[in-house]
Amino acid sequence: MKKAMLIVNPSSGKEEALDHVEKIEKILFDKGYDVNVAQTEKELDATLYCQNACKDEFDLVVSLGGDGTLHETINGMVDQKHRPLLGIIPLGTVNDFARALDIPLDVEKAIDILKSNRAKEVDIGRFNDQYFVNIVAAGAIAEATYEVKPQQKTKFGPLAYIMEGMKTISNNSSYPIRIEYDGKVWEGGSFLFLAALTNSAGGFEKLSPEAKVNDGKIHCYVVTQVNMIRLASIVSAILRGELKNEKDVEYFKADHIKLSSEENLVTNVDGEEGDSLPVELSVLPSHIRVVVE
Ligand SMILES: Nc1ncnc2c1ncn2[C@@H]1O[C@H](COP(=O)(O)OP(=O)(O)OP(=O)(O)O)[C@@H](O)[C@H]1O
Repeated sequence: MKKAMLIVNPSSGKEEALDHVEKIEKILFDKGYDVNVAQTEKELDATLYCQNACKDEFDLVVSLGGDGTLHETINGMVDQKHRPLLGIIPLGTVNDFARALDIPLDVEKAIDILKSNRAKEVDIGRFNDQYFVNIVAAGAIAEATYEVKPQQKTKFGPLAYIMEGMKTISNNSSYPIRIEYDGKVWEGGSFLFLAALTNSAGGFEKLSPEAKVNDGKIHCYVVTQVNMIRLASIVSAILRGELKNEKDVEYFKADHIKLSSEENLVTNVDGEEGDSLPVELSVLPSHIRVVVE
């Protein structure tokens, strides 16, 4: 019999993950799986459970949670020799990775996808000694995203990030950064640096439309400066999916990036606090397989 592990975070989003376990168990049982249910209690449990599933050669791991749980689950499989197929049930408040893979945000519809026999290969990003699936951001606005409270995200969605970000515009300007990428160098002032593997971050589905989940590239956007007047134009460009064409935005794609600054700049990695600069990013092309419609 094939083996599946459900990694369930009961605290994600509206705290409904456990309500869906029985239905998923039945679907997978009908597909010939023996199902283990592993409930997370704290940070990094999902990583540990997924590592065990890889070592025990499970065929499928399903993450029931938000982007945090998914990020931890994927971090548990990236380094492993045997990497199970990944199923995603989006139960968080934002669910960027599900958006990028066209997995419905409607839970019942997402569960039905587990009946599918289709899988898509997906790139994984390496960020120093950890991994990311959506985006790395660096700059004051990245720091501001830590200030966004779960209640704000639920109430305002992606707008919550803009509201926090606007505060940083009144507080400071840009920082000097140096980007070494694929043998080239870009140096200059940056208000915000983004390195995207997928189109969606912070719930903005058109933030980086150039980034396809398995194109083997990191798509970089440097917003060199911004002020209150330019902000409306940049936000509008983000909503239209045209950030790269905006004045004061540099765009390039690369396989390998070294990012540094004379200033102490923090990063945000898939929505969580990451290492301060300098950092190194690269791509593991088509490294995992995800169940899709
Ligand atoms: N039983 C638990 N109680 C509280 N926190 C938990 C538990 N299990 C895991 N966690 C932690 O909760 C974090 C957040 O989970 P997750 O991202 O899935 O939900 P969310 O924050 O509601 O969603 P989103 O990231 O979309 O806002 C995980 O990164 C994990 O470290």
